[in-house]
Amino acid sequence: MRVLILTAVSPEREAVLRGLADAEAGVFDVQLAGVGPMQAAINTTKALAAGQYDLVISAGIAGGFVGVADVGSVVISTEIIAADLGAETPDGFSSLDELGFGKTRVPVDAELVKRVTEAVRQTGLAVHAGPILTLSTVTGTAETAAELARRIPGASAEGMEGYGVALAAHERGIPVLELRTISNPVGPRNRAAWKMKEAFAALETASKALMEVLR
Ligand SMILES: O=C(O)c1cccc(C(=O)CC[C@H]2O[C@@H](n3cnc4c(=O)[nH]cnc43)[C@H](O)[C@@H]2O)c1
Repeated sequence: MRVLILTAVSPEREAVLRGLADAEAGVFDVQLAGVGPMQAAINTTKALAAGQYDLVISAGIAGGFVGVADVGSVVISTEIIAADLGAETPDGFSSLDELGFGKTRVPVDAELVKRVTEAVRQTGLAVHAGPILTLSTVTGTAETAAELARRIPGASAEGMEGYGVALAAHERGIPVLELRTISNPVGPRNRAAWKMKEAFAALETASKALMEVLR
C-alpha cells in the first residue's frame, strides 16, 4: 500500500514523520500541502500526478468544536466539508450544493474511519469521528462557531486544507481521510493560547497508530 500524507506546514510534517519513524520503507510519503484549500489542492494534484497512491490523508492541527473535540484530542473525518463555499443570502448561507454549482462534501470510507479511530483509541488519546470542516478563514468569534455548528450537524473540527486535498484525491478516484489533532477551540480568537506542543505530540502519536493500521 502507498499512502500520501499532506500537512500544511513543516512542524506538522515533522510530527507525522516522527510518528512514522518505524514504518516500512515505501509505504508512506509525507509532503507539504501549504496553507489553505487552494494551495493544498494544487500541491495534492501535483503529488498525485508524480506518484501512485492507494490512499491520501490530510493531516495536521485544527480547531475543535467545543463540547465535541477537546484540545489535545484527535478527530477522524467521517466527511470533509468546504464549510464556507457558497453564498450569503438574506435567508442565510447557501452552500454550493444548494446553489446547484457543485459539491462541498467529500465522503470518507466508513470502514477506514472505524479502523483508524480504533487504532488511535488504542494509543490512549481521546478520539472522535465526525465531519471536519475546511474554511479559508479561521473562525474567530463565538457567533461564527455557533453558526457553523448549527449549519453542519456534528461539526467536530475545522482546518484550512482538508477539502482541497480531498477534492484532488476524489477527482482521481483515490480514497481520502482527514486526521486532525486539536490545538485550540473553535471560537473567539486567542492565537497565543493555541496548544501547539500538545497538538504536535498528539499528531506524532496518532501517526504511529496510522502506521499500525495501514500496512
Ligand atoms: O494565526 C492565525 O490565525 C493563523 C492563520 C493561518 C494559519 C495559521 C497556522 O498556524 C497554520 C497551521 C494550520 O493550523 C490549522 N488550524 C489550527 N487551528 C485552526 C482553527 O481553529 N481553524 C482553522 N484552521 C486551524 C490550519 O489548517 C492551518 O493550516 C494560523
